[in-house]
Amino acid sequence: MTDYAIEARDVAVTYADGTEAVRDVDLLVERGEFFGFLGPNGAGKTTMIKTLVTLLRPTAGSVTVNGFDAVAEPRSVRATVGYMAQETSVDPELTARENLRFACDAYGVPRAERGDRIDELLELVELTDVANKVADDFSGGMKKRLDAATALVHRPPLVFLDEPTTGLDPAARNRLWAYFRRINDEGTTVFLTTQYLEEADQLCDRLAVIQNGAVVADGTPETLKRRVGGEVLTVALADGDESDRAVSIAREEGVFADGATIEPNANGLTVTARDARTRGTDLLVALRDAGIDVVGFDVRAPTLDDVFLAVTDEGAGGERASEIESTPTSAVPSGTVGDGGRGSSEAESGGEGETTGNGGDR
Ligand SMILES: Nc1ncnc2c1ncn2[C@@H]1O[C@H](COP(=O)(O)OP(=O)(O)OP(=O)(O)O)[C@@H](O)[C@H]1O
Repeated sequence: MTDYAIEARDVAVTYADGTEAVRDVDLLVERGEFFGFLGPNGAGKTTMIKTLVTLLRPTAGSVTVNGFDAVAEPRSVRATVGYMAQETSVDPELTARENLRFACDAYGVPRAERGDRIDELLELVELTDVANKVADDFSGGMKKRLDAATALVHRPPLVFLDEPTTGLDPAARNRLWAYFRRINDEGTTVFLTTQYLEEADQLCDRLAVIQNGAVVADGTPETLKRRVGGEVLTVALADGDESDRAVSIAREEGVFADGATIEPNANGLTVTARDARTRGTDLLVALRDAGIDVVGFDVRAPTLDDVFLAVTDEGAGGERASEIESTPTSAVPSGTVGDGGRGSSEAESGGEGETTGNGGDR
């Protein structure tokens, strides 16, 4: 048996209107890994997830999930994955327990196992006390926890989480992180997309960054941060309008070693350089000599935000990676992945996500 939970090679997905959402994507995710898939809005993350869970058919390339070919054996893929979509699959008129019972039906969990399985999941996501309350009364965080539990009823070895914590407050987010960590510790492979780079940093063993449908970087969070090339010096000026002049001075004085990137920011400038820490004071002196007032400076190790800015267009004056807002891209409920799941999948209904080539949607 292959060691990979996900093996995607040269995958392209082109929608019927000609939009090339994903191209030449190679993804190898090992069993047991916590894998992060990052990218700006519209980069192709949801398209890729939908392809991996067989809701969309690739236009080109091959996709193997849990050892099953996604095009030839979609039912086997669906039976062995859980999918927490961006949109909630919780039925507000049902209680938490009833929602889980419904999901057990959809995923064909044997009747004899359902009671224990549901109790165990309610406990995992700390909803035991409200098990018999209707979900309509739940907070956003509680609904997300119920969504997460719903995706796990059939104990899939691989779970897809599409921006699972968007819109939650930090406490609710932390709680979900704890569940995701726990299921991963227990052996479940996790494929996560997120707009929160800190989330990816905290949780993921390995990451890929996608931009305009193509993977532009991948590796462990640490490797990617090292790739940024040094430390990050931020200088705040009394007058933000002096930023461009300060940048010219930093570049022309040759303060930093070759390979440094020196860019203006809203209040001053940002330098990423191997010698940002040791040569930072030289820059401050040069700025003072030029009559530019410095009101603050800070040197820090790179974060995934810096990686994201370095490898995507977001660095060229776009919105900051950690502030990217997500735009829901479809109305596919989470429960559609299991065979006989609630509602029909896009793939089966030939709905919103029509693709070209390979016969389009099933
Ligand atoms: N059904 C569709 N038909 C045509 N184009 C689509 C369809 N769904 C998505 N797209 C386009 O495909 C590209 C990738 O979209 P996708 O939703 O996969 O990106 P994403 O990275 O998940 O974005 P977000 O973070 O906003 O969810 C975008 O240009 C999008 O407009």
